[in-house]
Amino acid sequence: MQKIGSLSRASNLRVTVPQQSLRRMGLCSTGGGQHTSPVVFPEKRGSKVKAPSSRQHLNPTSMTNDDPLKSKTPDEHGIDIIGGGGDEKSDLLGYVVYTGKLVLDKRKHVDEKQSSGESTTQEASVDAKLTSKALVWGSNITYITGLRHFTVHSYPEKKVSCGLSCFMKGQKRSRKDFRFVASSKEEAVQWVGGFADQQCYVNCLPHPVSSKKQASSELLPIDPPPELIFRCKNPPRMLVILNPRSGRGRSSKVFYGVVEPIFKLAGFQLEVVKTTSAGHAKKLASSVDISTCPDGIICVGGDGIINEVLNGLLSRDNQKEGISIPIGIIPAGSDNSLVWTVLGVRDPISAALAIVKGGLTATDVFAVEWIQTGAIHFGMTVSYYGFVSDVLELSERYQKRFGPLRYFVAGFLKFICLPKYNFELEYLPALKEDQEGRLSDREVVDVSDLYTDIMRRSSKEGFPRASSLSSIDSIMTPSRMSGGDPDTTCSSTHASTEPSEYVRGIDPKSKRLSSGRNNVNAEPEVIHPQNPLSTTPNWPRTRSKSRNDKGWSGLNATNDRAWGNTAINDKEDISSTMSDPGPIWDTEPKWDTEPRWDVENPIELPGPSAEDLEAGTKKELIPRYEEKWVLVKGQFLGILVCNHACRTVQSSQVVAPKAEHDDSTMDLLLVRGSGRWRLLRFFLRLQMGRHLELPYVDYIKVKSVKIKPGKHCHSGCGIDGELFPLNGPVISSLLPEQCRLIGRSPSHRI
Ligand SMILES: Nc1ncnc2c1ncn2[C@@H]1O[C@H](COP(=O)(O)OP(=O)(O)OP(=O)(O)O)[C@@H](O)[C@H]1O
Repeated sequence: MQKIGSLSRASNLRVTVPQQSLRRMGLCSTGGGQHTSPVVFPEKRGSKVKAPSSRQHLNPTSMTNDDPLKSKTPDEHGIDIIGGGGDEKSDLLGYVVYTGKLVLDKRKHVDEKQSSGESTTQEASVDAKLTSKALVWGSNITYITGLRHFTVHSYPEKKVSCGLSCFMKGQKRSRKDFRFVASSKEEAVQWVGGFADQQCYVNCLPHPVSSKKQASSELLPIDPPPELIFRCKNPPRMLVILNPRSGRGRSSKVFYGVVEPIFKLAGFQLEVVKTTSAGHAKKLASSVDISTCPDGIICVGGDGIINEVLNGLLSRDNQKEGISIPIGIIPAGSDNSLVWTVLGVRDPISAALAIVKGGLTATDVFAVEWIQTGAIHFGMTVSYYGFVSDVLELSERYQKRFGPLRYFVAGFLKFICLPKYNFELEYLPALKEDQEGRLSDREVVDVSDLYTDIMRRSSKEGFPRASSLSSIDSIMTPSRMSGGDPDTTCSSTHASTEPSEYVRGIDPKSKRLSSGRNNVNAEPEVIHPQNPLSTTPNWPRTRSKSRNDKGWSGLNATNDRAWGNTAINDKEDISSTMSDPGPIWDTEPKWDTEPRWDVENPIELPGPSAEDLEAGTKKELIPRYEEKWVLVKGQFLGILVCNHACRTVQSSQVVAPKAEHDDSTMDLLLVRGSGRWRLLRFFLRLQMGRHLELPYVDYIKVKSVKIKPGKHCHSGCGIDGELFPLNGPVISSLLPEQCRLIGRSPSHRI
């Protein structure tokens, strides 16, 4: 038996390497390394087993999409420990943690007689090595000694042939256990300790199928209880919010059948709450004692339940605390666009494994504010107006009768009686610098400066102070603060007295004049009635609701403190976030450290800097976006404001192909005009991914959008599948990277 490098330890007592030092050594630097299955059960068994004689390539890749053993010899078999697999492809399996002999016990049942004592018979064992990335075992070797078992639980992807894979939606995973036999108790402890060093969860409880005689305590040749020896991590504690209605009522079965066992094997401590009605999840998220679920909230359901949780967290008195709570997603709803688009998983097992592996993915959040009432609703996927929101509303009527088919039925009926939708919208195109994470060379004052100015004047001059987050939006919608409709507010040219004019460019005419552009686009309607074919509108959605069962409200004044206190210049914040390769906390192991994201990554929104307030300095406000707001009005079949690409699980359609969940911009999709033929063409092209080529479809990256429904225009606003009445102008703004999803996006896994 060899002991390798700095991880060598006493022969009979493993010394757990502190996580900090592991991190320094780079053990946790690859995707999911900090908290990874396979889960290991050390268990006492002595038996006569046969070594794997097959020379076939087992390839039980645990939690990776890649072939893990490209670098292994044909004799070898292996289990990946860390997902990602990039290194495997380049013939690197990480550094060796431990090497020795093992026997793979292939028997399904081990009788008690065999398992109770130590075997002294000659066993066929193989060379095995545990590296920082894989457990690999290979060529046969004879080995004589007593034996001890431990089991490695893995979740390999089911392999399908190339031909078949074209027809399969995604590779499914299923659990596969490997029972290994070490040559002695001491060596079994060494092996298991090696896994613990890799931050695998070590379950020291007796194996569920073992008898009392095989209690794990007998395994250990040392005095302290096993929990102390294999103290590799603190068990994550999370709240699970399960919508039992999601996915046609199958979510409970999915959770208890395949997801909960994975979490249990990984040692998670979960409190599961089933929602009893719409709004329950929001209430839970807004009021839960965060100390009871410090590691996050897991949503089991569709995009709708996630949206509720997001809004619940953001409506907490302490919003910073709320936002610091990461959200895990188990897709079990009708559509799960967010987790599929951002994390690249669409089946519950892969999603559970992504959560077990840990890591966080920062995601932008958008806020839709009703300018007249100040009500705000947050989202992470898409807000939409026009045909699709009408379909959502209509589908509510058919919920009982048609179940999940209601969207199709409502879509068909709406298509037949297609109304015209009139909107006036203004959008602030994202600058190239914004998209690339660089600030413009031009000396300009950002919206945060305007906020500073507004706040300073509000305290001095009794300027009505809006709630903190509202204030950010109020920067863009300050007319609300002065109580007027934005379109009737008279314009001003000085930001320090009327900042609203600067930020929002409310007077379209003067804006057009100043920008030298005529962006007003009132396109005449073109109607080409066609037979409605069976194209199902399949924009990201989860559910429609009646317009009056919504309990949303604007953020109240108590939120002022949470946001206002941040007091950090947004310009600095955004630029630094965007130029970084990734959030700094995302590179750190998560589960063993206290999640102090609120300290390490303060929630930073535009606000007055402390120095500015103290010094009372007054900046010359040169609004950065003064001349860049664009006004468009006319008829639109649809307006979509996407926060990410909006892939749908059911089909290959990608609504906003250029959108990224963390690019600090929203992607505005305008389907101009009216009429069934246009609509039909749009949906057909959408299925083929060619909808952006249509001459009446505009695609713009924006920072902010204000949408005002036209007179007599019956329209609602859908946000992540939730429907709200659009009874006045709304403005969508972006809060960069203000939500953390548990799991790593595919781009961060390699
Ligand atoms: N117990 C419950 N009973 C009824 N509705 C609920 C319940 N719990 C949550 N909801 C509501 O159901 C909505 C949809 O949930 P979710 O997105 O999780 O499932 P879904 O299967 O994707 O939905 P759908 O198929 O209805 O679009 C949520 O917005 C939430 O308000």
